[in-house]
Amino acid sequence: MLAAVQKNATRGDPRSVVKAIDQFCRQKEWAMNVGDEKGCILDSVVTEVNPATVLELGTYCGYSTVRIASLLPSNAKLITLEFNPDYAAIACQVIAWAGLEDKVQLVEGASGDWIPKMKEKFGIETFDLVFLDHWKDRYLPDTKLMEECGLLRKGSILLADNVICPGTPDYLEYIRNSPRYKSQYFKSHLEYTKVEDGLEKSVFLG
Ligand SMILES: Cn1ncc2cc([C@H](O)c3cccc(CNC(=O)c4cc(-c5ccc(F)cc5)cc(O)c4O)c3)ccc21
Ligand SMILES: [Mg+2]
Repeated sequence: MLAAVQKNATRGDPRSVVKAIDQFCRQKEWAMNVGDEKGCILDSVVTEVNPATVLELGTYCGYSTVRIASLLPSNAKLITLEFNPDYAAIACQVIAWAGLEDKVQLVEGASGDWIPKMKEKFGIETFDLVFLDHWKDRYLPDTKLMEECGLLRKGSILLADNVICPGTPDYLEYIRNSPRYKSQYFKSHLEYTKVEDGLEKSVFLG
């Protein structure tokens, strides 16, 4: 995938990096990027929220990191957590090829360890937008952890990938029934396939 980016994408052009990855995943080898269809929904949410602070849980190869960072205002900050060093190494190069390293802080480590340190380590008060795309059984515990650490404010947006496939049943049940969130489901398809999947957008009500 990285070779395809370096071969087919233009340095400093995030859209060409996204296109190169999508082409590679359609033509050569499927990979678990959010993909072009759900990616358009992600883009519209990022544009609507226009966040100053973003947390991404699960960098993988940096595809969604590039999509989000390319839409951020100049002073905005995106922190993305990746616990797998091999994925982190690839993502770092993909983000650099897109020319977005100044907007992105790629942190190697597990969400459960780093969420409690966000304020002290990165001077973050609260996140305007959180994109959840890591282990599906971590969505719920990490959301509760972000609440406990005071990282969400009235109006913070959570956007969760894969709420249908592979699925995040405990997270969906919690977020859709909690009086502290207003949720909306965006029906789509699993990246590069015709299988149903979707994104759940939730507003924290405080
Ligand atoms: C704790 N912590 N903190 C940071 C952090 C970062 C990671 C890694 O980035 C990582 C590694 C492996 C798996 C994931 C989750 N993603 C998925 O499992 C997924 C699956 C599919 C799918 C769907 C259908 C299939 F048939 C097969 C795979 C489609 C998708 O879009 C996915 O996101 C994330 C992990 C834990 C982490
Ligand atoms: Mg995903």
